[in-house]
Amino acid sequence: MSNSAYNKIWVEAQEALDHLLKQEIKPPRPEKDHLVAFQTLGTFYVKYVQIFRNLESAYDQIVHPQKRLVIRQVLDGVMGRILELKHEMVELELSEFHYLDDILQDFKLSPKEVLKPMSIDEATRIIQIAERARQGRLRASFMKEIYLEEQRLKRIRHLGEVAINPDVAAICIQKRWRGYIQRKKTKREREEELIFLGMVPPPHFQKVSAAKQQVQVINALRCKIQEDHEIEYQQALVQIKDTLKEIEGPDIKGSLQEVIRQWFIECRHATGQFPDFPTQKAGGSTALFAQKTPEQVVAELAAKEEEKAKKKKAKKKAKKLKVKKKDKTKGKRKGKDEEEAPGWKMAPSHFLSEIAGGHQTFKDIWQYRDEAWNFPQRHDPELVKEEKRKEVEEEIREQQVDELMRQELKNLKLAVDRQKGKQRKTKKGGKKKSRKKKRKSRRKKKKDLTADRTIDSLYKELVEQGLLLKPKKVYLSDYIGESNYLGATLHQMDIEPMPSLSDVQQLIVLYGVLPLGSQTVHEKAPVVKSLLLTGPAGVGKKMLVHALCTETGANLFNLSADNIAEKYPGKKGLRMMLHIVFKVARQLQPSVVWIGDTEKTFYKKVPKADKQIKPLRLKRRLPSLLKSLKPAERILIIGTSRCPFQAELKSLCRVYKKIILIPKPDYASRLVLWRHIILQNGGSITSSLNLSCLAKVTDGFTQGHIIYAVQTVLNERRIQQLYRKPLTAVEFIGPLATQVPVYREEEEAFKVWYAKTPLGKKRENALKEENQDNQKGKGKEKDKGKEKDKGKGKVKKKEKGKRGKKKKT
Ligand SMILES: Nc1ncnc2c1ncn2[C@@H]1O[C@H](COP(=O)(O)OP(=O)(O)OP(=O)(O)O)[C@@H](O)[C@H]1O
Repeated sequence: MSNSAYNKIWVEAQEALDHLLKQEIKPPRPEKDHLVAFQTLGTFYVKYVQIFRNLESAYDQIVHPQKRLVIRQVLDGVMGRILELKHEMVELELSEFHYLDDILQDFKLSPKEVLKPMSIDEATRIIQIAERARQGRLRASFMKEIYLEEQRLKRIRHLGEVAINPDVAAICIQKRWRGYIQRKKTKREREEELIFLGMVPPPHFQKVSAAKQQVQVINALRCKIQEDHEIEYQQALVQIKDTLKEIEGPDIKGSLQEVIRQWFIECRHATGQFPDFPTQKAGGSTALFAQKTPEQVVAELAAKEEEKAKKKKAKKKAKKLKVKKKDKTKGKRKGKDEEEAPGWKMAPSHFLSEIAGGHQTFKDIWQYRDEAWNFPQRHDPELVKEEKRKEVEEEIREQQVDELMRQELKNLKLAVDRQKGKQRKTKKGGKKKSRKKKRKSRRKKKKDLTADRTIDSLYKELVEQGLLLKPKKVYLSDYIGESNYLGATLHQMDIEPMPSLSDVQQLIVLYGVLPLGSQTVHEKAPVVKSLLLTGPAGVGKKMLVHALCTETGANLFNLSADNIAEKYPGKKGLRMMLHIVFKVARQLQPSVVWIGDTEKTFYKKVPKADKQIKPLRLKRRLPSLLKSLKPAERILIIGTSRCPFQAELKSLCRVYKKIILIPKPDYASRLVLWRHIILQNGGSITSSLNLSCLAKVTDGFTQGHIIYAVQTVLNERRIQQLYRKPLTAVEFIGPLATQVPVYREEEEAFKVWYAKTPLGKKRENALKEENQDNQKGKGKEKDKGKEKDKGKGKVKKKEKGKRGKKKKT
C-alpha cells in the first residue's frame, strides 16, 4: 500500500479516537445494572481494539519519523487503556474470559479482523456465483430425471428383444467403456469449470499468491525506508540544534537576560525590595516566563515556602491522631457505603491524558498539514526547528543565563539593598539534608554479588548452565484456534461457555505482549508480574511462552525445578543463581522467567521420585523476588503446569496473581487445527478427507495429540503417495487410539481446582449470592401474586436479583 493509504488509516483511527475521547471525558455515572455496566465496558473495549489495530498497522508501515512518534504516543496510550478496560471487566465479571460476540455482531465485526465494507462488484459476484449454483443444481436434477426416464424406456425395449449376437455384445462393451471414459472426462471438466467460476478453490489455493508475495516485499521495503528516514531524522535533530545554537543562541541569551532584568526592577517597584532568585530545584527562572506579573511570582514563591512549613506541622499532628481517627473513619465509611450503594463506576484512567495529548498533537500539527512537497515522507525540518528552539532556549537559560543573573542579582542587592548572609544560611541547611539523604540511600542499596563481572560474562554463564534459552521461533499467530461465536448468547442463557483457544491467545497478548513490548504500558497499566498457564498436556502452554518471547524479543530464563536441580547448590548457590538471573533479566529487558511444571516448586508433598531434584528450592524466594520487581522493569514470571492440584494452593496463588486455565480445543478449533496441521506437515486436503468427521471424533484430544497423529501418518512415503492415494480420515484413527484423551474427570478436576483460586472463589460466591437473590425475588413475586389474588391490600416490595433475572431472559 502507498503512503497516502497508511495516512488515511491513521486519520480514520484518530477520528474514531476523537469520538471515543468525547465519550470518555464525560463524568462517569454510577451504574447499578450489572449487564449495562458490562456492555458499556465491552463496547469501549471493542472500539479501542479496533483503533489499536489501525494505529498498529499505520505505525508499522508509515515511514515519516515524526508522524511515527505521535502515533507511538497514542498507541501506547490506547494499549494501556485496553489493559485498564480488561482489568475492569475482570473485576466486574470475576473471570478472565469475556464474551463480546453480541457487541461484535452489533458493530458488524468478526473477532479476528475488521470487516471492510464490501464493494458492489464483489457483492454482485457472490450473488452471481450462488445463483449459478442454484440454477446448475436445478438443471442437474432435471437432466437426471430425463436420463432415468430414457433408461427405463430402453430397458422395456430391451426386454422385448431376445437374440444376442456378437456385434450387439461388442457394442454393449464399447458403450460401457465410452461411458466410463466420458464420465471421467466430464468430472474433470466439471471441476475445471467450477474452479473457473470461482466456486471451488484451485488445487494450490493454500500457496501464497503472487499479489500477497508482492505485498510482503513492499512491506519489507517500507521497513527499510523507515529505518533510513529515522537515521536521517536523528542526524537532523543534532545538526539543527547545533545550527540554532550557533545562529540564534546569542540573541536568545540577550533577550532572556533582558526579561529577567526587567523582572528584578518591576519586583523592586512593586514590593520595595529585590526578589530572591528561584533555586535550581524550583526550576530557576522558568517561572518568570509563564506570563505572570512580578507580584504573582513573588507571592507564589512565598506561598510555596509557607506550604512546606504547614505540611511539616500537619504531618506531625497526623501521626499522633492516626490511631484514634482510624476507628472513627472506618465506622463512618461503612455507614456511607451502605447508605449510598453507589453501583459500578468507570475507574479513572492513567492513559487518557496521554491519548488526549497525542490526539491534540495530531489535530494541531498533522490533520490539515500540507505535505505536497514531501512525497517521500522524510522528516519536516520546520517542526524540528520549533522543537529544538525550545530546547536551546531552555539550555541557554539553565546553563548560562540563570547563573549570570543570579550573580547580577547578588551584586544588585549588595549595591542597593546591602543584603547578606540569607542565602548562605539556606544553602547550608540544604547541604545537610542532601548529605543525610545520601547516607540513607547508601545504606539501603543491596550488595551486588557480581559487581566485578560484566553482563556478557554473566550471560555466557547462564547459557552454559542452561538457564538462559533461545526461544523457539513461533509466533502467536501460529497458535491456531477459532473464536467462540456464541459465548454471550450462552452466558445470557445462564450456561457457562467454554473459553476458546482464540480467547487464550488474546489473554497472552494483553497480559504478556503489550506490557513487555511497551515501557509506558508496563509502568502505568495494572501490574501483572506473574502469570500461570495451566491446562491438560498438549494444549500449547510451552508454545505460548516461546511465542511471547518471539513476539516481544524477550530473553527466556528457565527456572523449572528439573532444570535448576544440582545447579548452584546450597543456600549461597541459590542466592547467587537468582542474583545472576535477575541481574541479567533487568539489564536486558524485556525478560521472561519461565518455571515449567511449576507445581513441583510448590508441591504439597514431594513424591519420592522427585526428592532428588529438591524441587522446593525456589518456593520461599519467589514472593520476595516478585516484590522486588518494580513497575518500570519489564520482567514477567510465567509458570506452566499440567497438574496444579499437586501444588499447595495458597503459596501458588501468592506467587501467581493471574491464572489462565487453558481448555482442550472445542469442535471449531479442532476443525481448523486438523486442516492447519495436515497442511503444515506436507499433506493435502481433498474431498475424500472428511475433516468435519475427524474434528467430531477427536473431542477430548489436544493439539499435541493431533500433531502426533498427523506426523505418524504423514511420513515421507505417504507424502509421495498422496498424488495417487488421497488422505482419508480413517488413517488417523490408529495413531489417535494410542493416545490418552482428556477425560471428563480431568476436566472437572481443573474446574474444581480453579474454583478454589482467589478469583474462582470470588466468582463462586458472587454466583451463589445471585442465585439466592433470584430465589428471594421469585418468592416475593409469588407472594405478591397470592396477595393480589386474595385482595388483602397493596404490598410494595423492592425488585431484587436484577442481574440474575436479566441474564435469564
Ligand atoms: N493452538 C495451536 N496451534 C498449533 N499448534 C499448537 C497449538 N497448541 C499447541 N500446539 C503444538 O502442540 C504441541 C504441544 O504443545 P506444548 O508442548 O506447548 O503443550 P504443553 O501444554 O506445554 O504440553 P505439556 O503440558 O505436556 O508440557 C507443540 O508442538 C505445539 O507447537
